[in-house]
Amino acid sequence: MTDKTNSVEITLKNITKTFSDGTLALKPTDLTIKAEEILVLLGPSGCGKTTTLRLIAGLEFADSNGGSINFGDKNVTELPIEKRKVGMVFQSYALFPNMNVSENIVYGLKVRGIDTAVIDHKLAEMLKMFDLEKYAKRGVHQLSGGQRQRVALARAIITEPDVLLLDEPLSALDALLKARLRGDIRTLLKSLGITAVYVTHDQEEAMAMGDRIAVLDHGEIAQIGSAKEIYLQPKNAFVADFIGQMNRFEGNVIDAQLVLNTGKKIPLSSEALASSNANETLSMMLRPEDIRLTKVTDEQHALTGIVSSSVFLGDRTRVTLEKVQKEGKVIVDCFQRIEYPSGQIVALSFESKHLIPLQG
Ligand SMILES: Nc1ncnc2c1ncn2[C@@H]1O[C@H](COP(=O)(O)OP(=O)(O)OP(=O)(O)O)[C@@H](O)[C@H]1O
Repeated sequence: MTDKTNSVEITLKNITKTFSDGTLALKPTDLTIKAEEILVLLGPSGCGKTTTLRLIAGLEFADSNGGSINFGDKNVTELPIEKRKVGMVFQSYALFPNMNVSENIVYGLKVRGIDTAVIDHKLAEMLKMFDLEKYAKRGVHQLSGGQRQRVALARAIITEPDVLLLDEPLSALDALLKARLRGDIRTLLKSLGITAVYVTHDQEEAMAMGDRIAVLDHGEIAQIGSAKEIYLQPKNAFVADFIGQMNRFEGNVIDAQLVLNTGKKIPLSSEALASSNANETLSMMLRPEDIRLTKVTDEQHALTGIVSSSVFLGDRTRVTLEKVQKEGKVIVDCFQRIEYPSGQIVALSFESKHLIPLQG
């Protein structure tokens, strides 16, 4: 069990899901989850994360339009969950309340009629791996949320599934425990080499957990890539806004600069210029942490704004500016402990390479 499992690649080809009431929960989707990869499905409520996970689990079946789901070479499209080797962990721990910790963990092996000696050996391994030895005989109602979730993980992993599917497993826990457990889960999955699909709507969790992240929007994958790719090169405004805070500047390209509707100008990088035409309206995005605030020395030409609020967040101060453009606000994260009183006029500076051209 402590050895690497026989992990598989999961392939979805042209998979679509329409529910009986006509809801199109998943538009035709191609998706490959590599063997041993942790893929995170991220997106707002109702975008189709759980549906995708349930299709992979075999708890839901895709529309019969010729699409297929494969685990390695095996076509599992029409196989129910008990015939796919999947382990599942949910947000609500779904433990059996009338069984103690050990009984919960071994349940999946018992129903398969596995030999008692083998079960005992594997149970001991699981209790150790999940630091649950002290609680082996405890009722699950006598456990904390974090302990219950460890039992749920042990119960899913003991059956040595090909694939582990996790649906918001940490969302019921407090922030500190969440951060610790997600690190533990990632380390565990990597040491087992198990292919995993992890659903969350929490972008920080997605970035910490996933080898790659698939951002879903209204039943389709808006972008798939590493945390860095999704954060630094978002394909569209939806992805940019969903992952972190994003500022948007709109204007016309004149003399290699973006001229905002306030007349203020932003110099453009040669890359941005290459992807735009003169006099064309262009949208550029910029992350709050890529902007620095400085004193105004040349008000006429500088890109300036007026501080409307400033919130101390410990590691940074989040400053909101108005009047940079005619409409909308600009958010700036400042890492120096400088006070920015409301009403103060400040200049914005940044490197043009940090501007992200908005496509679509
Ligand atoms: N059994 C069902 N019958 C009809 N529509 C459904 C059913 N299950 C889900 N849906 C719809 O399918 C869409 C996708 O739902 P899904 O549960 O996959 O979203 P989600 O991204 O997991 O959302 P959440 O983060 O809120 O769990 C939603 O519009 C939802 O209302």
